Amino acid sequence: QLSPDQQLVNAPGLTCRLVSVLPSLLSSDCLTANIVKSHRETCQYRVEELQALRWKVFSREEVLAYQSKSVEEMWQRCAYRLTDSIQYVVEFAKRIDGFLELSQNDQIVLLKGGSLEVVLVRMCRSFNPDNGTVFFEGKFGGTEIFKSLGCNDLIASIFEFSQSLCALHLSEQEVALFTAVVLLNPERACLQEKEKVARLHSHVDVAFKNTLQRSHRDTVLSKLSQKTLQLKSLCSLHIDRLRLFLELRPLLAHSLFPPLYHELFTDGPDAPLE
Ligand SMILES: CCS(=O)(=O)c1ccc([C@@H](NC(=O)Cc2ccccc2)C(=O)Nc2ccc(C(O)(C(F)(F)F)C(F)(F)F)cc2)cc1
Repeated sequence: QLSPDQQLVNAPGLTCRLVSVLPSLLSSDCLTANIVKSHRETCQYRVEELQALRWKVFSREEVLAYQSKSVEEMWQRCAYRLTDSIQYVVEFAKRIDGFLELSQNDQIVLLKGGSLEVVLVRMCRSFNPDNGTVFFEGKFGGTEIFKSLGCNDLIASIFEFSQSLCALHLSEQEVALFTAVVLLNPERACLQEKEKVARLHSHVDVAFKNTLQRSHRDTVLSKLSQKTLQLKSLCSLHIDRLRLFLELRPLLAHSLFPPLYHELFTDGPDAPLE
């Protein structure tokens, strides 16, 4: 009876296969570690913090106060919050190995197309599925606090999406890898070096699949590909509503929203992200 390492030595085929596959496993582990670290450093609130705040729910009076705010004021508050979260997503992207090696144009195209998608995926960490509330301006509130926005269908879809994403019980590592896959989408229009983005995307995809397989979470993969489709329609609905709002109030637009919000969500003259 041969000892395990003697068996290994006697199985050169296996050993050379391991050696040949090892570099990609190592490089995909390095990429996984880099993405998880980048997520941890740029995720705004840690999950533990958000969960510890779940008991802080808006009172009846606070809900009424939100509902009596003007459409403009509520849009401004949401725009500021989203722009804040998007800044962290920009920082997340910049820390992913390979992202800064892409052309400036492609970095902007990927962020224009994917930053809101990443924010909405990340937002599910601040969603409490037990009572359908989300962390907003310091406390947890349901869809009713966004009533004066005048987009109940958009808000309802965002909450449903968060609810369904919570049901997958994604770990922080899975959120990190999934948001990197969402961001590095080679199908975004107007990419200059599509091939280069596709290579980076496939490396992240392989790293994500390896991680899921090792933790026996393969079933999550098929569910997440459906989520990506929902995410796409949710973001285009969100951007359409924003455009509608801005078109009706052209003067307000430039004073109301932070500049980054404009660069990302309106087809105005493209200024490079700072
Ligand atoms: C996304 C990364 S994370 O999960 O770490 C994370 C979650 C929640 C917030 C939350 N932070 C604040 O409130 C800041 C704060 C705190 C205290 C006083 C004043 C201010 C926050 O921004 N929520 C929040 C919910 C919902 C929205 C919608 O716009 C959307 F569409 F995104 F869901 C809305 F439509 F539901 F409003 C937009 C924003 C920030 C980060």
